[in-house]
Amino acid sequence: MAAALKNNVEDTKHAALSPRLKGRENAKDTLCRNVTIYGKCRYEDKGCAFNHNIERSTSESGQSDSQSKKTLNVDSPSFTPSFLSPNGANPSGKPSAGISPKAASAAPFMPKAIISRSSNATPLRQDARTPDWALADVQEFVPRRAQESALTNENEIPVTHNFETFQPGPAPNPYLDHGMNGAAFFQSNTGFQLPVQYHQYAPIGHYSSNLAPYQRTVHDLFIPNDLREEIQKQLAATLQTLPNSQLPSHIESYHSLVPLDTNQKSSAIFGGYTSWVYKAQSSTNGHYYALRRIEGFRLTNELAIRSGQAWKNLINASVVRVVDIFTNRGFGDSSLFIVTEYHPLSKTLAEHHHIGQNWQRPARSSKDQVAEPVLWSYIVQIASALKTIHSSGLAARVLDPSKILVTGKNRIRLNGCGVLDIIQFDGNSAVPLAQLQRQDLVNFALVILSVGSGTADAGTNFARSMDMFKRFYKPELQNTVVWLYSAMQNQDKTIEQFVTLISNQMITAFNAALHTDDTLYSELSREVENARLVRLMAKLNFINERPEYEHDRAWSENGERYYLKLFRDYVFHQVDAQSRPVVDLGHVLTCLNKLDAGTDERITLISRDEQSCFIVSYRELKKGVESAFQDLLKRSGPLR
Ligand SMILES: Nc1ncnc2c1ncn2[C@@H]1O[C@H](COP(=O)(O)OP(=O)(O)OP(=O)(O)O)[C@@H](O)[C@H]1O
Repeated sequence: MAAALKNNVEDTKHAALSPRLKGRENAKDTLCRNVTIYGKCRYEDKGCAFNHNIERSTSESGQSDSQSKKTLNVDSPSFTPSFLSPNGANPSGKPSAGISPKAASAAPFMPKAIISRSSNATPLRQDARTPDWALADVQEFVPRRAQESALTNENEIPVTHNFETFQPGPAPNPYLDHGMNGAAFFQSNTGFQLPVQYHQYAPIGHYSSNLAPYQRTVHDLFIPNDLREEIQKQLAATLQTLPNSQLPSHIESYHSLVPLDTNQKSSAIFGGYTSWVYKAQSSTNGHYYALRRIEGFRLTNELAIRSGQAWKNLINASVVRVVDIFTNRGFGDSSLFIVTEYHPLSKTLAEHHHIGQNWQRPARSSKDQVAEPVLWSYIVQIASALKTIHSSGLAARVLDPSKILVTGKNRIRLNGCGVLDIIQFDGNSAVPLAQLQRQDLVNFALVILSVGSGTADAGTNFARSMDMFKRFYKPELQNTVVWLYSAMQNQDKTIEQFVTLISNQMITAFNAALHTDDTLYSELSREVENARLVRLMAKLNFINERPEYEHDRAWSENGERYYLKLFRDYVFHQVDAQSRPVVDLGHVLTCLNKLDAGTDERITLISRDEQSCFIVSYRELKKGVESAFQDLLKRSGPLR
């Protein structure tokens, strides 16, 4: 059986080589395509090796027809002629046809042969001469010397007569090719667009570890543990529910309320109103939101709600986005609800830095101190938020460590904005906007002072807090706080001026943000590969060990599925010389990657009783997996 399979591989290889040889030998019997298209070939006397005699060609075509149909040639469906100069435009400067945009956005090629063959798969014991897997045969053709047929006439299509199968080796790496057009195609040197090879894998992004290969652990292959743990905790918090809760079952379209703060307190920040925050799920779109309830608020003027609506349009990475505002009696009283985006497991800046909790602990030592770069990062983020808010004709008004959320490492967002616009709506007698905006700058200074000195009452004890602050931070930071704090005295101070003053720090923060972005992107690229392999493993497990098809010849141990089962053993159930299980994740990943790529590498699969032995290539295994999976789909109905 193994020999049959081996011969089969040899035969198909030979079959794949022969069209190339024949194509070259028979050039003089093949009608030149320039003659077909233009009636004449301008290279006829300049060495074009093809036939320019229509009659001769016609008389001979009958005889060679059957052959040409068998081999792959210019009439093969996937061939697209290259009109092109390398940049994709023809010499006239007009856009070239190339692959049409429609074709370029087409789904990746899926060989029909596999699907149609799968239902009547033949057991390998009967000399199963399965045609070689279709991907390489049908689709991937490039002209061998496309560059030789340089264009001299803008109306003439260069015709390249020699074709050979696309060899993945020397082809340009699609991931490095800057001419990539869309996600699925890239422009090769020859002007052809070829589908990206989805199975290719290369670690992208920076790699800073100095570990030797033997020191690398399996964790190197996956998203870092702490990041995964953080994300998992956030997901768990998002999905958390409160069974038997006394809370209303829903508020408008929001249900499954879970309180996010537990201590009842009336905050001076919201004009003496008590505020509560709940996590809730929207029945409209299934997303999770934070609902801030202002208890006992009675709406006396419709315009008040409208004044808060402007916040719905305010988008800044450092502001918690307002989604909806309404009043509701679901809690048995009249309450105002401000719905915002939900940031799982976030804490307030006051909670995060234990501001005002010094009664529990000794006065801040330099060890507890918030590092200066972190403070600068906060300053840059708050400045960015205020710039957007002020230029939208609004003022934050609520700017306090107890209302700024820490949503990630050194990532903060202003929260509670817009609430005062509604509950302190004053109509015509409102405080001028410019004054509110200057107050924002003063509050900004107090936030930084509070965080830096660890005191909650920096506003009432400015001098004392400043003294502590000076002990830990450099003059540049001290001056920044003083500049902001004096905004009330100097009517000209604006957030725009402030932003120009801290431009150096903004560059530093921007650079750090780009580094974070790069790191996360690089982590993401690893997970993309994992997702691919998980899908492949799922396919393998769908196929293997199906007792319900035990007596079905197509699924029997003698059939094609048999070597897939042995492959499963080869990947996962290897034992060493002492019959101890080999647990080698590297081996599993390598095998699965090769399977996904369908490489020509052959492996030896031996049955557990050591009575059967197969020599089979990954290419054939891949074909077997696809065929079995498609068969399974047909039997099981649509994929869920
Ligand atoms: N959008 C949100 N997403 C996730 N959690 C939030 C959100 N808004 C608030 N929280 C959480 O809800 C809790 C209460 O928030 P709140 O703004 O009421 O702060 P607080 O410390 O209770 O302030 P106060 O003393 O003024 O009531 C905080 O722990 C905060 O992290």
